[in-house]
Amino acid sequence: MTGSDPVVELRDLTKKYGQLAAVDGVNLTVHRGEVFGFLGPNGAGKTTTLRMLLGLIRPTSGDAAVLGVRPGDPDALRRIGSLIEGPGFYPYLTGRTNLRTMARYAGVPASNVGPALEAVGLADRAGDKFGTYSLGMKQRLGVAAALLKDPELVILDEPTNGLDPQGMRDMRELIVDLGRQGRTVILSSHLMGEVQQICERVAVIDRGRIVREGTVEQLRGDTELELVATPSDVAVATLRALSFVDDVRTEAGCLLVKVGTRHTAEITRALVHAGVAVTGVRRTERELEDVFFDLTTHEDKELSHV
Ligand SMILES: Nc1ncnc2c1ncn2[C@@H]1O[C@H](COP(=O)(O)OP(=O)(O)OP(=O)(O)O)[C@@H](O)[C@H]1O
Repeated sequence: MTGSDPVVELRDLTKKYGQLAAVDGVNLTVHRGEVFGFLGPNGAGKTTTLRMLLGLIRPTSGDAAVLGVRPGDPDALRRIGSLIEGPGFYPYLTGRTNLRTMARYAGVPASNVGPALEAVGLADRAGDKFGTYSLGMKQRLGVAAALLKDPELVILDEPTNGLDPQGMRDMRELIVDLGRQGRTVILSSHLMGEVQQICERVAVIDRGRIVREGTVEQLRGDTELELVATPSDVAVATLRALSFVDDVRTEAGCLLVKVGTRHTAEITRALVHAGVAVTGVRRTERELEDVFFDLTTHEDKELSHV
């Protein structure tokens, strides 16, 4: 399903609020048919990026193309469904009437309401007042509203926020279904574990910048190598000299090297070449949550991206 047909293309996209670069030179491509995870901690710039995609706010600089045209293009907007700021539903109207009202405003046929309710699993409760819905049901009605236009591209900003585990699970299944239906989905979240279960590819944004992009496997590929090597001082110096080695630590007589798996052979070769005896090599897979944490945790000694 995933092809090279780009649905979203961002080039050096930047949004400044005064001195603060909320989004800072973001380059990103989302392909047709993918369920793409946009990950980042609170305040990282996810919502600002998504709002630019929808033409709700203007970038300070850079380019964005969505469905081949500039954000906010009315023809493209007809093919995009989004849940960004929770839609304003009327508590005293039923789920179905709320959607019918929205459909009328959006110029969408009322016949789209039934399938949207079905898609989110709310058909049975569509006759109940919105005010009586659980938070999970409210969120699902929000997604149903995003589906009213039968969109090619669905943009969901933190759709599981505030949901209990069952609600989160329902939402995850719903998003996977959207992907199966051939829609392109962009899902923003600050929960790595969640995105990892749903998305093929993810980008991690932190302080306005994309700090990592790739498949879940590629991100996981940031493993640690555990080496037993002597003399260890030569080993450490050799490893530190390698451009692709980020970090070398010593723990209980072992050297721990944070590095992409593809470099394992190169590392052992360099060590042997330096006259180091390597008597043990072990790879430790890191939890994706840890990878995310490493990428987005920083001591705030350095100046932020202002
Ligand atoms: N209208 C605005 N005026 C000034 N600053 C803003 C505005 N909108 C966003 N920001 C700032 O830009 C930064 C990025 O915010 P944004 O809402 O895009 O982050 P986010 O990743 O969506 O975070 P969250 O998960 O908390 O929603 C934050 O520092 C925020 O305070």
